Amino acid sequence: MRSKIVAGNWKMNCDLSETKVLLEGLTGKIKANNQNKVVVAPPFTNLHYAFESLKNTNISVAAQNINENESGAHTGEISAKMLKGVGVEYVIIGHSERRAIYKESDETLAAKTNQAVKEDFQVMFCVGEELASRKAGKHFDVVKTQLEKGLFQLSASEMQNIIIAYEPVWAIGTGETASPEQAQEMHAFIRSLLAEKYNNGVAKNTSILYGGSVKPNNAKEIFGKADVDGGLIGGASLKAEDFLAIIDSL
Ligand SMILES: O=C[C@H](O)COP(=O)(O)O
Repeated sequence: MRSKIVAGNWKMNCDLSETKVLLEGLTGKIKANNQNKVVVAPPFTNLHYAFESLKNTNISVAAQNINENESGAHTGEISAKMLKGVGVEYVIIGHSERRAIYKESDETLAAKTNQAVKEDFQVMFCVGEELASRKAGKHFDVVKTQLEKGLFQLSASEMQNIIIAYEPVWAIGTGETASPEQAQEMHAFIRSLLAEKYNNGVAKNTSILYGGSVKPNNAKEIFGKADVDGGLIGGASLKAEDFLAIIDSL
């Protein structure tokens, strides 16, 4: 079901002691009347701690990655069952850093998505174009291909487990945000693809988040757009005060 969501992707930041401090800064601070979903994605080593310390709060825990296999000889990898066992409900798949630095292909991302959906995680599936593609006017094509190859193998009913995050690569960690209009334009395009591939129900019920240099001073304007259902926040999720201000902007 479409919801308003603010998710914090901590990336490779925060050891256990820093995780404790950051979570203490969030716990009990979200206004009681706030109906939006709040998710944090600490590194793997702190997922269990995060789940235990957030148990009686309205903050859920996400993993930043998942392996597409059930178990076995995959040194250094983490399975769906392991994540389930420590209370993880959400998984980020296809972040541009995984695509670019760790060379995760569309096929791998499709397999990861299938595995995560099979295990009933909520998947935050990331898409987004690089600057060269935006400059060449190819951004819609890039996002369409990413969705077609990594996500659209799912059935309409499986799409209930999917949240899409549009993160233009040129806006990630750069301080340069897509304008609210650019975000809205892409989100509306993604929704039109969902309607075309599936049906209007899927299009209407899928949450689409924006990510890329969202800060307390620009969140409200971006979140104010009709097809923007919240944000996937990197840098600003590492400071409790900033993350809370962004949650309040939704
Ligand atoms: O997953 C989050 C995005 O990569 C955005 O990161 P950022 O807010 O630091 O630009």
